[in-house]
Amino acid sequence: MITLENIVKTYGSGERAVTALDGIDLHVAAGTISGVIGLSGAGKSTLIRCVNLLERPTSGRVEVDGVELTRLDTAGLRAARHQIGMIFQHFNLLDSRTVYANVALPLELMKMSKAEIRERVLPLLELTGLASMAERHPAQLSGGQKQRVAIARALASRPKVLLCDEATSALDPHTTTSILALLREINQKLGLTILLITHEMEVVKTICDQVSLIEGGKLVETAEVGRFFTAPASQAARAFINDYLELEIPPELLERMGERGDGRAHPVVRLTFGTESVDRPLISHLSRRFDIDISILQARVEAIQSHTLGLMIAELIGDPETTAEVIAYMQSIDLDVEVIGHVPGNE
Ligand SMILES: Nc1ncnc2c1ncn2[C@@H]1O[C@H](COP(=O)(O)OP(=O)(O)OP(=O)(O)O)[C@@H](O)[C@H]1O
Repeated sequence: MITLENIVKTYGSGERAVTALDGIDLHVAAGTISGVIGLSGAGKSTLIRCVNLLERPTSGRVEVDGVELTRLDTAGLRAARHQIGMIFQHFNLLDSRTVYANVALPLELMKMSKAEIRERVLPLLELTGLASMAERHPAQLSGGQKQRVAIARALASRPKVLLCDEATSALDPHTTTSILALLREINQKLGLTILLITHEMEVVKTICDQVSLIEGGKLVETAEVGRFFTAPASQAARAFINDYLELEIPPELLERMGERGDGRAHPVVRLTFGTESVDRPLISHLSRRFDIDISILQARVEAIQSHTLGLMIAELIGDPETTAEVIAYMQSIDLDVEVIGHVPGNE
């Protein structure tokens, strides 16, 4: 439904030129929800604004629903944009208009009759839970309600694609959850394709089918969300996920890790394991097989759509040869294992 091919976007020229996007290729399948995640300045806003040509790429090809937008003239682009709705972090509503009139605005611009507009707007207010608020003004609404108005307005022209530019970043966690649920509902009910950008892994985890990580204007990795979390292919994705899922190292352990080992120090490892390993009694298996003790210091299980991700910080209590063997074995069975320090042994 959305295809970006070798998109380059450079702001400014000469010595001041900034390359915000550097050869982006991305495909979003019809009816799916796709997220682009990255740190501040990575190029997310530029990327999403290139999809409807709010920002014109310096080079490359943008195709939405079979139409190559980058080849259209102004009139063609205006028409094609009816297929692409967009919502923003700060809602961008008109304060002087009521909720109803905000949602009606794009239809007025399309020169629809009042009756036709009414026929479109009322079901949208119903769908977005705003039916009782039609005559209110934006100033009388909460952030979540304002974003609902923006969603209803974006849907008014019956687009096939919805672009969401940090749509939940200004909202509290509870309201974020309800807006994400609404986006999922319209994705399913209307078959709408959604592309969103966010710096929040929680958003990706909750709603996306596919995720792409962007760094320094380049797409580092694109994957189905469960795979992204459980088997990231790139070092950058791994670091991003570790930051998000970071297990706190107990202060008492940090203190002990700071002490000098005596050659018999025990390794402390961070383990990450996917669905298959979560379901196995791994720790008791390792303990029996290698005759060592494993002290679990922190653990948590995350459900990510149909996948399960286990995280654990553990101390391997045994002699150096055996613990090295255990670590090698863990790696061989596809556990993600990282030695994060050593604590002095007691023997
Ligand atoms: N209009 C502009 N003129 C010049 N440089 C720009 C412009 N807009 C963005 N940039 C630069 O392009 C790069 C990417 O910016 P962009 O806003 O797309 O990143 P982002 O990932 O959305 O960041 P954030 O999450 O902070 O909004 C940055 O280095 C930024 O400074």
